[in-house]
Amino acid sequence: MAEHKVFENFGRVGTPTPVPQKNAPFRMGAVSGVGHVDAGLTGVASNLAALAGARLREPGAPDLLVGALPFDRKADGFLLVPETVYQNDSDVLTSASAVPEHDARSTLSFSEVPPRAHYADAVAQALIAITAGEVDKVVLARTLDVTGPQVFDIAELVTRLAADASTMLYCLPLPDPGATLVGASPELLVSRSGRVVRSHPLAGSARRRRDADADRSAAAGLEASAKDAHEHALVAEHVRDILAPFCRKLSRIEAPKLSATPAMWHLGSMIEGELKDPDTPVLDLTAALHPTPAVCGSPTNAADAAIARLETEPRGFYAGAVGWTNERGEGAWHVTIRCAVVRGAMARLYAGAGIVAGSDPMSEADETAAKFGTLLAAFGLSPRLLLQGANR
Ligand SMILES: C=C(O[C@@H]1C=C(C(=O)O)C=C[C@H]1O)C(=O)O
Repeated sequence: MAEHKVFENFGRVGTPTPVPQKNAPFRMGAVSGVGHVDAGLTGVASNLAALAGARLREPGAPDLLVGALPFDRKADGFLLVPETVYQNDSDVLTSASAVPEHDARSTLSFSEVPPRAHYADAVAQALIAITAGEVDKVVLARTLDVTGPQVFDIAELVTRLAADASTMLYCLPLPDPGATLVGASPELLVSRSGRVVRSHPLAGSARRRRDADADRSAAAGLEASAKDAHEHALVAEHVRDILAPFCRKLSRIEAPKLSATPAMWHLGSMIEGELKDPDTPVLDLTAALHPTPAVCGSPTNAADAAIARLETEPRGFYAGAVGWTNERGEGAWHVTIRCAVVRGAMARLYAGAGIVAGSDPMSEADETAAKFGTLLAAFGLSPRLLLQGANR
């Protein structure tokens, strides 16, 4: 398999490079390759489908485009033109087990932005807005800055993240020079294959435990929680409502099912439909769905305003969408979560949690700490690093 060829060069992405980043390696689930950001392929989500369609129909066009959309619907996303694409049968790199475990605590420094107490204050503010009836759900995020002694080895991060087959691994250069987006998303925003459209929204979370009994009871607690059921229903119903006008058949919302990554338990709903128009571009569906209440809140505009008021750090590409599309407008786009933006020896990790009536500020701070765990582990740090005392 030609896969390893790309990865031999992968480490170079982390090295600060001059503008623009040409010929940068990317990875999107089972698809990897080398590509470049084409100036003609940037724009807001609702315009990208037409741009992608036109580009993919040009003579000599690539089979697919990969790209990312930011959280902000008014900000530009981009598509990458692959020069080389490798398609793998599996999302798991064969070399995944070759990277040794290591403890990087002594060599890396990290800083929570904002610190957990400030984040808990923002959650308390969101709860006031919820009680006042201004909004039903707000997803509040925070960041964790990790600094290393030398430029981070992106290939190593990717290889560690790839060990988890339950998530969609992604790694691609951002338009911001020298910045690479890397992550492992458990959440399918939307995929289209022929007439079939699927979405697997997640909302409602509990941290995985090392002890098997404690882990099972964390999962059982999540399944039994009325607060989490409500938090989940807001997302699943939103996704179904948005997809309904596009579909001639659409599955009903049933009780959510448990879904797991090594770091987290989630409630998930598989929503599947048949499109009225079999040519609906996946990017049109992505533009219609983004942002769901899984990363923004409900109602969308009120939640957006609360986020702008209560979060201190720009989200950039975090909580956006990342994926691919082909000439037929098929493809798959995942929610850009469990990710970091890496620039040389610095990485910014992102995590958020859905706030609804009944949320507790300290538990939500813990939930974001646990969600950092996916990337922390890839950096060789304990996923429990940021948890307080007894919660570790
Ligand atoms: C916002 C994030 O995750 C989202 C929020 C969840 C929740 O609040 O329970 C669960 C899964 C994701 O939809 C994140 O990981 O940063």
